Amino acid sequence: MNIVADENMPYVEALFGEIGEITRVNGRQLTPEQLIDVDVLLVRSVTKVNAELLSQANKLKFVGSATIGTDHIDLALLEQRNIPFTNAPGCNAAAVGEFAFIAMLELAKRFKQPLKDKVVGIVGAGNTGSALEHCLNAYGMKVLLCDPLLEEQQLSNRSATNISDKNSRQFVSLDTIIEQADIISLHVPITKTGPHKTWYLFDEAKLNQLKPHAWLVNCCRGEVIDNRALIKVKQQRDDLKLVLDVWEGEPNPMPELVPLVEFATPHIAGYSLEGKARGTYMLFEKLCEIFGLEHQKSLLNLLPKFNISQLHITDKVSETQLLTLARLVYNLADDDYLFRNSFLNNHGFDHMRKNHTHRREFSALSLVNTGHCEVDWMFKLGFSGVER
Ligand SMILES: NC(=O)C1=CN([C@@H]2O[C@H](COP(=O)(O)OP(=O)(O)OC[C@H]3O[C@@H](n4cnc5c(N)ncnc54)[C@H](O)[C@@H]3O)[C@@H](O)[C@H]2O)C=CC1
Ligand SMILES: O=C(O)C(=O)[C@H](O)COP(=O)(O)O
Repeated sequence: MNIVADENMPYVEALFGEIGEITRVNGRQLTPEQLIDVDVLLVRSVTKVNAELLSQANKLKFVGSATIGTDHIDLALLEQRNIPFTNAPGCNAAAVGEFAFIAMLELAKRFKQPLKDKVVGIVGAGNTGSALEHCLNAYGMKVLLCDPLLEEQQLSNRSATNISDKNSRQFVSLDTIIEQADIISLHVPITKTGPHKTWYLFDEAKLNQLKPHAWLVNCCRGEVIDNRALIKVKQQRDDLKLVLDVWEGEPNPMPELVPLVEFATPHIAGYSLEGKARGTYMLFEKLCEIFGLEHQKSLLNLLPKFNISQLHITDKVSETQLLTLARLVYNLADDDYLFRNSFLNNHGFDHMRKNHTHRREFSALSLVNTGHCEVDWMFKLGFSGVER
């Protein structure tokens, strides 16, 4: 079997090595000719899987994308050509949730304002939005959720069963989020049509309505915010603080926007080692299922141990100390620094993504509670740990 895989997908050899011959490719530069006689195509978000790319794919039996988003895939075309497809929903949700949470801790430190007192509005309450909600709830913060699609689904489930579910979630409108949230974090897919389309969801008017001193975090897709309007609004409103991981026109963000942003990164919010490994593993499992292949491989065996084995907590952990712990797992400022200094270079955006030293998730760091203090919230946040 011939397998073509994006060069930025870890663990392909470890997982797919016994199934077929693997060729690694630059996902952004993949050509139709490279898919002649190829059985399996494994991509990431930078490969547009469309009629042109598949025009010479004479043997293709499976396409997998190790991503949450599917906006780069022509799903109708694959269905029409009977080519099974899977993406990896939720694979990097914890990575994105922790990224947004860490970014908020960093902003709180920079502007000397306690994070805990702030109200956070999450737009899009699916996998990544919920992962962030989980962190914020663990930390004891007030969270508002806006997700009209999930809200409609919940309402129709309720009216179909006539039972009110005690686990049902409380949703608010986007206007309420804009009116009440001190921090807004975006977690929607990019959609161009329909009543809840997200393309330019935050246009100039919405950006102007943000509360004074609001923080806006985007780690879903760049085009959810009109970036040109953002430049205009930000130039007039220094009170707004921005964290952008995703950009309109990637891999070429608007150069004027970057200096206006507090923390700027090249679409790597989901780049934890755990998240990437999960993504590849989910494709592997799906391929095995479709082709009827048995396997004994486990995700846990793929991941190396974290280089800090245990930390002893002897007393109450402050917000500053929490940030210090979070920085052991992921130092956002390092990526921000690298990005600012490289995004204008030739292929700087992609180069940084390709060479990203994958960070770990909170779960990689093990805490030992030797002080018999209240640390349950830290375990809820995602850190591993033991009471002693
Ligand atoms: N920066 C990065 O590295 C990453 C970015 N992403 C992006 O984040 C997006 C979201 O990921 P997940 O949370 O895993 O997807 P998901 O599909 O689990 O959740 C998305 C949620 O957004 C909701 N939604 C759709 N339109 C909306 C609207 N107009 N207003 C409010 N809510 C709306 C949906 O109902 C759904 O619940 C992905 O589609 C992908 O584009 C995902 C992973 C990594
Ligand atoms: O999962 C998604 O959706 C993402 O945005 C990815 O994490 C982006 O990573 P690449 O697929 O572009 O490496």
